[in-house]
Amino acid sequence: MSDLLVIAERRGNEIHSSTFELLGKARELSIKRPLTVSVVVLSDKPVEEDSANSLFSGGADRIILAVDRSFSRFNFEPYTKTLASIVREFAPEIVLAPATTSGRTYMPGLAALLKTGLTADCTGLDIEEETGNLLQTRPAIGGNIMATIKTPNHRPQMATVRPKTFSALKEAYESKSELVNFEVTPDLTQTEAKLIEFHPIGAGQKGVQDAEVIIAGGMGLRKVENMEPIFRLSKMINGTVGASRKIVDSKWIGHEAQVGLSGHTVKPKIYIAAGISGAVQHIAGMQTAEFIVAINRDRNAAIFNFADIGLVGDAVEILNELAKSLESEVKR
Ligand SMILES: Cc1cc2nc3c(=O)[nH]c(=O)nc-3n(C[C@H](O)[C@H](O)[C@H](O)COP(=O)(O)OP(=O)(O)OC[C@H]3O[C@@H](n4cnc5c(N)ncnc54)[C@H](O)[C@@H]3O)c2cc1C
Repeated sequence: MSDLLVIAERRGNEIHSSTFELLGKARELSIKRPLTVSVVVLSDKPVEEDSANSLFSGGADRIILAVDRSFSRFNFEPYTKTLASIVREFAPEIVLAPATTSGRTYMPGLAALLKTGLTADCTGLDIEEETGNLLQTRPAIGGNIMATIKTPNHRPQMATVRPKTFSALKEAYESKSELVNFEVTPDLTQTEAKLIEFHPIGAGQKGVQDAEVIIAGGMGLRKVENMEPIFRLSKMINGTVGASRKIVDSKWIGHEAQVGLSGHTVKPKIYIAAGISGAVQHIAGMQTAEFIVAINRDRNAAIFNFADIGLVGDAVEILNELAKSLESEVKR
């Protein structure tokens, strides 16, 4: 039986949800074509029993654990060289990683070391039963078409997948629960790169990918000062601030807030889009939200085609009204 390898994303001591989404998809693919699903964990300490159990019940047949102190934080060279060594040893047919900042950084390097192709930022995966070719679907030409890409002549087939694209398994997988320790030799962790500083996302603030409530601003806010009601509202309801690319490009907020094709894909319970037109590239990142509220001055704005509730009017006025009525609710 051939192998599918998922590269786990660690955030501190936690295994990030994107890993479980990939494991869920891997199990789905293995129904069509039998695959042993392995998950690679690079860590500076052994995985705790709870984390290991959650990976097994999340869909992994096997955990390949590589422990070294250089894996305390993401570092390109040790990651890439160790992963290449693991892939050479286990010879999987398929390697999947989340299209997070680190996944998007090490996967091209890994593909180059392994002399194979990489399909980045996939939003769909399927497999051909006969050939084992992975059908890797991703938006192309500015999000206007969906391209399905195959890698028939090289192995492994490698893809990064946007977090929140797939779902984790709902029922626990009955795993063989095999744990393999991979020896990390010093040559694999040598690096010229030094970590100078690490800046976590603002204290208490979740990244847009993990947020349950997102209030996103667009160019309809007109000036950076008008972001204030968005931040105020978001604080009141424990939400996270998101953004269209135009306001990220205008430097009103950092890229970590950008939602869309060249930003993050999000899956919150509520997404409030204030002054956002609804360009295809923005929609690509937020149409997976459970409930969408759109605020726009133009009643024909494309964003309303995707909204569960549409409010026609000035975004700043409506956001301020919303904040005021929430404040008075809280005071009552
Ligand atoms: C390859 C590629 C990748 C891209 N990736 C992304 C991406 O990841 N994310 C992304 O967002 N975009 C992305 N874009 C850009 C995208 O095409 C749009 O340009 C962008 O989403 C528009 O941002 P916006 O809606 O904030 O601004 P605009 O298009 O300028 O729209 C502003 C909206 O605000 C409304 N408005 C104006 N005044 C008010 C007011 N007072 N109150 C309420 N509403 C008002 C207007 O009616 C309008 O609908 C990408 C483009 C390309 C080519």
